[in-house]
Amino acid sequence: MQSNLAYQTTTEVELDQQINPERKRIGLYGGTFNPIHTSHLIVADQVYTALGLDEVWFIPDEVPPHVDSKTAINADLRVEMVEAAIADNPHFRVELAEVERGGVSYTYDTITFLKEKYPIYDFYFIVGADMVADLPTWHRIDELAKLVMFVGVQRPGFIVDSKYSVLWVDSPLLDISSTDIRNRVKSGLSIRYLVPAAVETIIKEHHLYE
Ligand SMILES: Nc1ncnc2c1ncn2[C@@H]1O[C@H](COP(=O)(O)OP(=O)(O)OP(=O)(O)O)[C@@H](O)[C@H]1O
Ligand SMILES: O=C(O)c1ccc[n+]([C@@H]2O[C@H](COP(=O)([O-])O)[C@@H](O)[C@H]2O)c1
Repeated sequence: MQSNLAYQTTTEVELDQQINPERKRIGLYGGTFNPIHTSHLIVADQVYTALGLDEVWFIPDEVPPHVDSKTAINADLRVEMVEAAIADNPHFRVELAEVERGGVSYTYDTITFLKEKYPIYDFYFIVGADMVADLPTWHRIDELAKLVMFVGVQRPGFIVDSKYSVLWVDSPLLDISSTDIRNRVKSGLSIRYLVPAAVETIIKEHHLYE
């Protein structure tokens, strides 16, 4: 799909309307992270900074809802790579709700769980433009859209338009994907700088994606 990025950036006015200064504001970044890559980290940091969030929590899924061609490796290894990737950032952490719950990782289930566990937090669910396009197919999407604010980030090749309310944050357009990284490893090509060095080490040590 050719990109046609008529994206909006978040304005201070829009943000002022969202913020309740009494509550901690948490970005939730769900993904398969198979493996986590540099774009994930840049997106998380751009959203963290643009929205002035308190923290960003990375949520590796157990079973991605739309499995299709994804060949997700064991969740333990994906979690290990996420932990290694974010170790140097005190504002980032891993949330294991989906891995611990098991089964298909529907975002609706995760958000209802987290809202119950942390009633005084406001959650912002970060999604790339491919996932924004996919939102109408999500499990209980109309209810989910009332529970959480979606934060959209542009992604090369995806038109960003949604009937759901999405707060768009500007982030550098980087055509990096886990699929491409898996393919590169398989073809013996370099993935240096596409993933953090610690993630590359784990991939090599465990002979992942070969
Ligand atoms: N380069 C990117 N720019 C913006 N958002 C991205 C980028 N890569 C991934 N995302 C977003 O990160 C979230 C988690 O993505 P995921 O773990 O599936 O990575 P992926 O690179 O899309 O993987 P795959 O290639 O296996 O589909 C999704 O919301 C996705 O849209
Ligand atoms: O809940 C759903 O129906 C749903 C459908 C597709 C994707 N998601 C979530 O969106 C996030 C990104 O998905 P993915 O497949 O790109 O890794 C991840 O947290 C998924 O659980 C959720």
